[in-house]
Amino acid sequence: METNNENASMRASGLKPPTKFNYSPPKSGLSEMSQSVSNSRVMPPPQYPANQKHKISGLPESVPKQRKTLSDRAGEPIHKNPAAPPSSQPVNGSVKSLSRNASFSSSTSRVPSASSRNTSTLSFGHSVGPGSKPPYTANNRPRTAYGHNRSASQQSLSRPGTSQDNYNFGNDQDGVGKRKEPIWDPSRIDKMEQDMARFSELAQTVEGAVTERDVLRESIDIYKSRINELEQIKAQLISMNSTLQADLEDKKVQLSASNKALEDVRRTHTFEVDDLRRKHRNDMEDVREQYRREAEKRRNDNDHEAQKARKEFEGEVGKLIRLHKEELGGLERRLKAEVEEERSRSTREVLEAQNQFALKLQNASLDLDTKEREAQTVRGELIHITSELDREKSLKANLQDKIMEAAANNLALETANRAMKAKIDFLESDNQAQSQAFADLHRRMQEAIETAALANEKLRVEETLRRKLHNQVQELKGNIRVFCRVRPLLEGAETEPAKIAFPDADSESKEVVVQGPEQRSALGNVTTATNPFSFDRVFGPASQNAEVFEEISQLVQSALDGYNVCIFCYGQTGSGKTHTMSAADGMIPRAVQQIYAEATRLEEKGWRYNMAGSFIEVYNENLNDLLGKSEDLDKKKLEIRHDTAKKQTTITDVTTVELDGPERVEQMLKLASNNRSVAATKANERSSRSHSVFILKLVGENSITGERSEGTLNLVDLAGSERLAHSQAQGERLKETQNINKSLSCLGDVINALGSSKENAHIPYRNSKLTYLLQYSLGGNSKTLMFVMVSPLQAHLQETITSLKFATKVHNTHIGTAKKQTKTKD
Ligand SMILES: Nc1ncnc2c1ncn2[C@@H]1O[C@H](COP(=O)(O)OP(=O)(O)OP(=O)(O)O)[C@@H](O)[C@H]1O
Repeated sequence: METNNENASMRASGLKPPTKFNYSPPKSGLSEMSQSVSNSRVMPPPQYPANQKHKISGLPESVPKQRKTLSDRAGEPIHKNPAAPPSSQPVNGSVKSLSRNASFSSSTSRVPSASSRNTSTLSFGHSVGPGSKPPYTANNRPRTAYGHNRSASQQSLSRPGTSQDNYNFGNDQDGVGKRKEPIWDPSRIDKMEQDMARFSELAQTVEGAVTERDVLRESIDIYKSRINELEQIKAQLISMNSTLQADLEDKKVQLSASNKALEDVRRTHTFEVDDLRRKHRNDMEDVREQYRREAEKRRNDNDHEAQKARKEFEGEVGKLIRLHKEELGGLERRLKAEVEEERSRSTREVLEAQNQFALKLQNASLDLDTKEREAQTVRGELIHITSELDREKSLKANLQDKIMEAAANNLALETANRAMKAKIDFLESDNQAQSQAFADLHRRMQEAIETAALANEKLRVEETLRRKLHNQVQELKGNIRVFCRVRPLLEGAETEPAKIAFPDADSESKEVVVQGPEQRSALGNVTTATNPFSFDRVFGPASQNAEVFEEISQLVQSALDGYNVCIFCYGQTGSGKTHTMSAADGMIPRAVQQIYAEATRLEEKGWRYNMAGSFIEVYNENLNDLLGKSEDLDKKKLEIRHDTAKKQTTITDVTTVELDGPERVEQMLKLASNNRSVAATKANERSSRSHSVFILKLVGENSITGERSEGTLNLVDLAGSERLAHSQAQGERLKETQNINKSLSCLGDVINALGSSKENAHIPYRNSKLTYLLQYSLGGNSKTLMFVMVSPLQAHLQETITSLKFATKVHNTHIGTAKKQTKTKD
């Protein structure tokens, strides 16, 4: 009600009603209490120390929010006492001064209880601190919560009636300085005393609250220091974390670097291992080959050595035994003679001595008899005779000594004789041991020879088996095979290459893809066709002749085994035919070397080979002997003869060179090249306009098994295959080109006919000199390999595609199984 009145009065004055209690805490005295009071009214935000402006997360909610306000606490005992004013009753900041001066704030009248309103309306003026009073003017002076001015003298509006009105404290009602005497009501005094007691109680509560606030402040300080510590730890942890993060990053970088290095090392290692493996494989093969040769050589050497040693040893031993026997015989004879002589001499001496003694004894006894008879008569002579007897006795003793000596001599001689005999016996027994050792040696040698013979026999069987298996493999591969070889660009001379790809170069090497020429459609679109080709083997520009020969060496072996083999190079001029066939390391020299080495190896298995070579040129449908005289070229007529029964071809008047060593082929190739260069202004010009056929006849005989084989190896370098329209030839050149085209197309026809499934189909061998010459080397009983040579130049693209198409046709041809030309001796 009072508030309503106040509001009404404010409206009447035209001033705004207060929205907030304006409170200035006193500078001394109960400042904390003032704060609590103001807390209870307006709930200001919690006060933090200046250095702690913001709430620190993680700490409990601010104490002021949780705890009860002082006014609440102050109100607690009042609640206990029903007569006490309500707990929410605000207390003016200067309670202590009020208790001294009995001065009560008019604001107490806001307490809604009627009784309290009555008690609180004692107006002793506003007890704000002396320093806190601002210089208010009549108009701007802030109002109290009740909206009236503090100075009653300036108050123009009538104050609402309160209980104060019942007391007269000298209000300006009746003029200044004139105060009526108060009318003392003893019950009111009691009431005041009760209020005073309540106030002192309140002051105690406030003091308790102050103590509690101090405790709380301390705990706040502890919390603050703890927060500071935690902040420091947090800062340390953050810096440690950032260090660890940096370390982690470094480690990651190091780890990725080491991973990369490890990967590089692993890759390098893999490459090295691959290289080493490849090298090792090559080395192993070399070593194996070397070992095989070495072993064979050793075996041969050992056999020779053993035979030689055995003969020498037998001779030596025989000689020694003979000498020894002779020596022994001589020694024995000499010994026997000596012994005999000695024995007869001593016997003679003993007999002589005995005879003498017997004679002398006889004489002496005769003399003794005579003397004894005469003793009686001649005593004088007795002493003489006795002395004579004594002398004879001593002589006898001497003679006996001599006999003893002779006997001892005889004994010594007999001992010597026995020793000699023992020596002879020993020598004779030694001779026996030697004979025994020799017999052992001989037996072991015989065993070794038998083992070697067995091994040789086994080898021969294995060789036969190898031939059989080898040829089975060859037959399985097909009797006409096509290889493709793309030569490299000639450095410095050639610049525009065609687009040729080798998609499976790392695996099977059977594919070659040629990008065709550009073609413009009616709509003007430019396209290029991709031409893929597939053959038995494709050699790229980096391939070497050695690698190419490795692939054909088995065919060359077949020629040694008695097959007819034909290897020919097809391709346009300059595509690399001559380089492949006749270069110093080309197929012809390598084939001859292989055949020679193989023939030598087979010698120990009983094979003897006769190898004869001839070199033919087919030029303008005429045959020329490239090993003959150069002046005979194009003049001397050579004829082809076929022995249909033996299926053999001979050429009349052709030069045949016995190949007694691999170096012979070099001379043959040189001679052929010289003859061609004499016949043409440029050797390669002639070579590109004619076909050349290197024919090697191989006739082998096995003296052990009685086998015989006849094979022929034909290595053909065809003339350039360029088309007539493309070459734009005229005159002599036109004729040459026509002949070349004819023979090449005949070759195609022959292969085609051979591949046709018709039995006994006509094969047009006779249609060209070349096919006629190769009749028995192309077809049923032969093995054929065609090289299609490819130029890498864009300018030759059209010819390249034509050649590859022709080769594809040949590749798709299946020719019947080859037959070995083997005969057995009757
Ligand atoms: N594989 C190769 N590696 C390096 N050079 C090669 C190769 N093949 C061919 N050549 C070179 O290419 C050139 C032409 O080769 P080559 O004379 O063999 O061709 P060709 O087909 O026999 O020609 P022609 O029909 O005129 O006889 C030669 O200089 C030769 O040395």
